Amino acid sequence: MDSPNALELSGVGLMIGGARILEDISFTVPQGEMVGVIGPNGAGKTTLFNVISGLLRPTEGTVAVSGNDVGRLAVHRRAAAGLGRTFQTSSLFPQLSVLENVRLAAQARLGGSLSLLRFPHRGDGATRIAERHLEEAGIAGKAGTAAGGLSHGDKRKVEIAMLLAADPEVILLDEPMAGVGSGDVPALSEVIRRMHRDSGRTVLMVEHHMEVVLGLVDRVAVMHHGSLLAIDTPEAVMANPLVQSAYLGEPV
Ligand SMILES: Nc1ncnc2c1ncn2[C@@H]1O[C@H](COP(=O)(O)OP(=O)(O)OP(=O)(O)O)[C@@H](O)[C@H]1O
Repeated sequence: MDSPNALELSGVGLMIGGARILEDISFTVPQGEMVGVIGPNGAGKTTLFNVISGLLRPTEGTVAVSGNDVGRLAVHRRAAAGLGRTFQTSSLFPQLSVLENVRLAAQARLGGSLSLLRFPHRGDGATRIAERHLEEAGIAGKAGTAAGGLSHGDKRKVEIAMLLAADPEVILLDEPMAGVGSGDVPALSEVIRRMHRDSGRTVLMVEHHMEVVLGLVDRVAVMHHGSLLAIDTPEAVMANPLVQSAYLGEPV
């Protein structure tokens, strides 16, 4: 039998206070694919991410990870089911070092006590996992730096290392370039490309920076007025007249 898709949305809809926010969204993402989610302001991209990651429950339809319906699970249960996400704003502990932040994610995965934080030199499994993923995210050189003092670009690298340490099947990146200086965008794009290629994980990424999306992803999902307008290769999506008219007046 074929293995199930890493992510499968079927007829997903969301009503909030009588307003329709998402309408009949269906798409599948095979294991290992990277999909970019784009769309004009207010199209529903963030809401869609919130529904997939469990911050919001869909009022219609199903969300499945590796064939298991997670649509009614709370956020922490979805993490256990293999979903990991970053947020537009940083979720790091600013006073802790880069290594300690990533170590916490590794400890959560291993199910160990957070009190290990008081003994950072024990060479424990969590530290080894954290060091490996800091290397993969290109931020190992700043392992001892307090996370609060990092640039936006470096914070995003730490968050990617934390995601890898948590070992999710499906990674949701919510506007990874938000707030990142233009000079840091190419290096962060490269970290995301490498993370996807080397880990073989499935990645869904909302991103306004069109060049980044088109240069990184296998397919692009275009949202418009809460619906899925198209999902196709970057070339096909950019040539799609429906997409062009949705973006009319918006810089593409
Ligand atoms: N809790 C809510 N209650 C009412 N309306 C909401 C709520 N959350 C989102 N919306 C509306 O749903 C629509 C989609 O919002 P969403 O933030 O998902 O869009 P987006 O594509 O992420 O936009 P942007 O690119 O500006 O971040 C918007 O019209 C927004 O005002």
